[in-house]
Amino acid sequence: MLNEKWNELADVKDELSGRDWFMGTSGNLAIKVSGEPLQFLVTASGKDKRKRTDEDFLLVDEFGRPVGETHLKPSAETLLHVEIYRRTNAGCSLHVHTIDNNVISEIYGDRGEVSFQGQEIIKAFDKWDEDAVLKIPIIKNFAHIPTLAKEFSHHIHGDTGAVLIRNHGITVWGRNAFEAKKVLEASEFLFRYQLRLLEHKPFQLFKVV
Ligand SMILES: CSCCC(=O)C(=O)COP(=O)(O)O
Ligand SMILES: [Zn+2]
Repeated sequence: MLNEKWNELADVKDELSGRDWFMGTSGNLAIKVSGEPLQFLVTASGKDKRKRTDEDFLLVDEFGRPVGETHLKPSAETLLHVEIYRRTNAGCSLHVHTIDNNVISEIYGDRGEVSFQGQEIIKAFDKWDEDAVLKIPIIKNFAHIPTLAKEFSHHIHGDTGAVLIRNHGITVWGRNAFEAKKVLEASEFLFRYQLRLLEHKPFQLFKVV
């Protein structure tokens, strides 16, 4: 089981790396291994996530503490993943910094959310109605990780979701790795689309969905 989950997460890491979503050692990934007791694999802190090594992940418990002896340090943002697994049935959570998600978070940060409507790809978030609206919350980037995790936890409402951290990055989760990756890719599609649209229709910025 552990091996299987390790390889699944390593494959996701390779894919996201292929998109160049781990600039400057940024980003962290996690996959649930067991629910009771809660244990999940999380990326080791400060590594170049573009490389595939035997020390990419370590197992942590419900408090984000390493399970067993290890010289590896869990991701500095492990507590955000802890909040997701404690509150939902999510099986995988992903965090990446991209230029697009950072710029969107800054443009819409004062509103506390960015909304999308009339976009086919919001079906990736299980929104199928023609007039459905997707709202992605934007939270302040508290340097104190327990505070950031607490604020983040207020926006965890289901087994699938996405939260932007202002001028920092996005954290998404899903029932499994496939779903988490789908939500991440769809979010980044929407951010890129919105930025491209604003280049051509700057007044769009003042339209509130
Ligand atoms: C250089 S990125 C700053 C830390 C961060 O935001 C991040 O996503 C990576 O931290 P980690 O401890 O998970 O490597
Ligand atoms: Zn980060």
